[in-house]
Amino acid sequence: MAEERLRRSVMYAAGNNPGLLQNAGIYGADSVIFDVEDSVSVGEKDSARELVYNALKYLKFSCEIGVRINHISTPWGYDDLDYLLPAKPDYIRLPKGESGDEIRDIDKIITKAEEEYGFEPGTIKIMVSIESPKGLRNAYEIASASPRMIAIAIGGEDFATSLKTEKTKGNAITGGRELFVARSMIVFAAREAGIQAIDSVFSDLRDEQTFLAEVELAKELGFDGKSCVNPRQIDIIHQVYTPSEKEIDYAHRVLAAYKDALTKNSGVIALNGKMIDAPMVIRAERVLANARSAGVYQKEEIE
Ligand SMILES: CC(=O)SCCNC(=O)CCNC(=O)[C@H](O)C(C)(C)COP(=O)(O)OP(=O)(O)OC[C@H]1O[C@@H](n2cnc3c(N)ncnc32)[C@H](O)[C@@H]1OP(=O)(O)O
Ligand SMILES: O=C([O-])CC(=O)C(=O)O
Ligand SMILES: [Mg+2]
Repeated sequence: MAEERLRRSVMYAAGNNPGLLQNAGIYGADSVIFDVEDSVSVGEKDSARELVYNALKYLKFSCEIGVRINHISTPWGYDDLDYLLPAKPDYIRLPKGESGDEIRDIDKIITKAEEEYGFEPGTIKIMVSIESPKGLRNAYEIASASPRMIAIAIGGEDFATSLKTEKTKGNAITGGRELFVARSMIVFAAREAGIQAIDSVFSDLRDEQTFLAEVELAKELGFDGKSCVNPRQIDIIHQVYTPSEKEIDYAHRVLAAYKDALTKNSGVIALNGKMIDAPMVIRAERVLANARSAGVYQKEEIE
């Protein structure tokens, strides 16, 4: 099974804070987003853009770095692209995405910039946050609008605001109900388009227990990872998303049992009283592929 690029943790760093930008890569996040949108006040948009440009251009980072621009319908969006694309971010994260046309528009601008600055065509990717009912309605159209699309994410704070409600704390039983449908629909759209799905940030840094429950919920719903705002959140995300030894061992046993069934010309077998057939095999292969990507499992194939 092909290994996907890991995007378990996708951490924002506010673009107006040089300290955050400089250190954002050292905490082990799979992906970092330099933000010039909502964490940057109107009066600081120009200076943040310059800081982010310099960080991208002159600092070395060991992880993927994207840039969250302002939406292209705002006074800053197109200028963000003009100013920041020459510094070659790994991807543009478009917030508040609402249509495929926006993505095609950004794709054209990126294509032109890649030509102009001599970057390899197609290397700058796009990730889009869905933050409104209109964006949700068009989620598949957005997800499939360009070959540059690598993921769609839910921006839960704005989504709850656009619903005229609150973003409640997400625990599988009592919380996060306002986002439940949106979260699932975003995963469906991402899966149909063959790209990744990223869950929203959790803003209460003191409440690690509910944060853990929300990460577990995101994983159960099918998200590939979670946006976050602070280095303290990375370990919890990775703990949930990295296959444990027990999961790896079980996946191994599922594959071995299935291989055994096939030698007996059967497509189904019982493993400790549980039926194993094709979908469980795909899931077991996925566990091993994720474990390999996360560096906790080395073997290529089961013997
Ligand atoms: C709804 C939305 O749009 S969310 C997306 C936009 N929001 C953001 O980008 C916010 C990013 N995060 C932050 O700015 C901060 O983490 C805050 C304001 C939430 C909390 O700040 P603090 O209380 O100072 O965080 P904390 O005390 O945990 O910081 C510990 C260390 O981690 C660093 N740090 C904190 N957050 C980040 C981050 N996101 N990226 C990189 N480094 C960070 C701090 O600089 C500090 O470093 P130091 O020990 O060398 O001084
Ligand atoms: O991407 C995110 O989760 C952060 C965000 O903009 C939101 O929640 O509105
Ligand atoms: Mg938002």
